[in-house]
Amino acid sequence: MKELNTDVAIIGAGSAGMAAYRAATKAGAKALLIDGGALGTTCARVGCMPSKLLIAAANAAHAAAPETGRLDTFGIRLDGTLRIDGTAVMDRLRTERDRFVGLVKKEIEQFPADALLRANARFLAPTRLSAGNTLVQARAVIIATGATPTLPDEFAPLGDLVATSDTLFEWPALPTRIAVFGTGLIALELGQALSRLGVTVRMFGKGGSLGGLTDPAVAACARQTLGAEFYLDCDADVVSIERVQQGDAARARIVYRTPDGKHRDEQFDRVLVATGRRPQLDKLALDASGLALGKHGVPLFDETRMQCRFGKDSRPASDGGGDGDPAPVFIAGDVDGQRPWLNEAADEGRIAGTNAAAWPDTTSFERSTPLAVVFSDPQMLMCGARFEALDPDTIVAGQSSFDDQGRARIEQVNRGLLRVYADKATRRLLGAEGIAPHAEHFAHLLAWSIQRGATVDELITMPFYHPVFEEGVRSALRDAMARLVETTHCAPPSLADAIGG
Ligand SMILES: Cc1cc2nc3c(=O)[nH]c(=O)nc-3n(C[C@H](O)[C@H](O)[C@H](O)COP(=O)(O)OP(=O)(O)OC[C@H]3O[C@@H](n4cnc5c(N)ncnc54)[C@H](O)[C@@H]3O)c2cc1C
Ligand SMILES: NC(=O)c1ccc[n+]([C@@H]2O[C@H](COP(=O)([O-])OP(=O)(O)OC[C@H]3O[C@@H](n4cnc5c(N)ncnc54)[C@H](O)[C@@H]3O)[C@@H](O)[C@H]2O)c1
Repeated sequence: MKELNTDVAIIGAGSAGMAAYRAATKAGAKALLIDGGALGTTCARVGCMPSKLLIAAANAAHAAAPETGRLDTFGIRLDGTLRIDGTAVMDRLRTERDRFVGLVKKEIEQFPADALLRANARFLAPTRLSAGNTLVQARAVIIATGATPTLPDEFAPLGDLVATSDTLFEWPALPTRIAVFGTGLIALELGQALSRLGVTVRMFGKGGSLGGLTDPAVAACARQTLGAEFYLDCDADVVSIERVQQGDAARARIVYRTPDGKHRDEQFDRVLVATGRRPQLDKLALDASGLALGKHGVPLFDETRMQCRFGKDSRPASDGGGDGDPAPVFIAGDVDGQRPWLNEAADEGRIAGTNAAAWPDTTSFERSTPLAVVFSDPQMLMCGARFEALDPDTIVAGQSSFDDQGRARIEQVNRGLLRVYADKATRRLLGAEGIAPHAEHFAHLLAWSIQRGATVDELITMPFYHPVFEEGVRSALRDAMARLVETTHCAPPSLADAIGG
């Protein structure tokens, strides 16, 4: 066995691990990245980038498709037929995806040769790891092993008909009919894109949720808007799932009942399972780390330091354990199960890397306002506090519909609903949820405003150009202001009052 000594050992060379490496070395520490899987990050290989490439192709097809009537509306006639070449779509996706992956790999290649160990790591002790034929002794360890798609047992009989986001982007061409399980971010983004690329899509959810939205009014609008485009049942009654053979071809046979009680028996050439992602902890032998573990075996940690702690004793946290001293072990990215977005993986990596290098003198960092965008069309946004986490008695919800919003109507994308939540006592904006055209842009304005602690009165006096989608934000703020006046009997400052009225 080879033996290596380092200041900071980072398990996982994904977006979080690489950010941790940069932060630790910047702070003067010697750092070692350990990764036994494919390099290039989930984001570039099988996540953010290939999914957005598929969506870009889908939206191009949707804009031109005769059945949507979009071009016709503008008086533009497309003579002849529109043909989607699925092989070309997937080839272009992979070419661009490989370019992004190549850029990440190039960055890793620029790290010193001895900075990367290609093996899976497991704990022997809190700061002692086994990785292939190497023993690694570190002053501090960072867990950055990401998450992996869940594959519930009910799909096992389908064998190779099943795809997850880890395998879909390798398809040589597009399927004809697909059943999508899940109504979360991945299902919605990929399912809608496939539908727009001419694939017949049936989407089956469980429990009624949609895209992570927690505001019932926004979720209802999203269900209606997306459900007009493809079959969408957020709480599906699936009777059976089986693999059947038709000549040379295997198919997935799915029997289900529609919300209005109709019995359907259909066959599909592919099934996409997008039923969630779970932290990758199984190969880590966490028992040997002595860390306090919480839900699903994820180490308990302090969100502002990304630092784990030792278990007080061997009992699980739910049983009174897990209250021990801070450990020289840090965690970052999807593996912690908290904020599964790329920007957060990078932020958490930076915090973990900085603190691991400085251990035991760790610093508490302020976290940014949560911000999530679903790249459906219309896009969905969730900023700051989720509606479900707010006390309805202490907030007002201002809303604006995009069904008749000026710019949205000009562009013929006038669908959606935005709801903003303001605190009655402080008049501060606390959160927002919505489904609206180009929401990715004003999602940022809203998240930045929440992070700055802005009040509704301050925001409404900000400049809003005309005609822009952001005017929909002003309408929601105006509505919130009117509700604040109504419920608190407290008039806003004069300029805000004039605009709000
Ligand atoms: C389809 C899809 C679309 C997405 N779209 C978006 C989006 O549009 N916007 C957005 O913000 N986020 C998006 N995300 C989420 C985003 O991709 C993740 O939040 C981010 O990639 C997480 O980075 P990470 O470093 O935690 O994990 P990863 O990049 O997965 O890195 C983990 C690394 O750990 C390694 N590893 C695992 N176990 C071990 C072990 N025992 N020893 C050594 N190495 C190990 C793995 O090989 C891997 O390289 C998407 C995700 C998916 C799946
Ligand atoms: N735009 C983005 O930022 C983006 C895009 C894609 C993915 N991601 C990240 O990846 C993470 C994982 O995405 P995801 O969509 O896999 O998970 P998710 O947790 O968002 O959604 C999973 C969905 O599957 C449903 N479900 C569970 N079991 C089921 C079953 N047996 N049958 C049918 N439905 C079932 C759940 O009710 C839920 O709606 C997200 O949390 C997200 O942060 C981000």
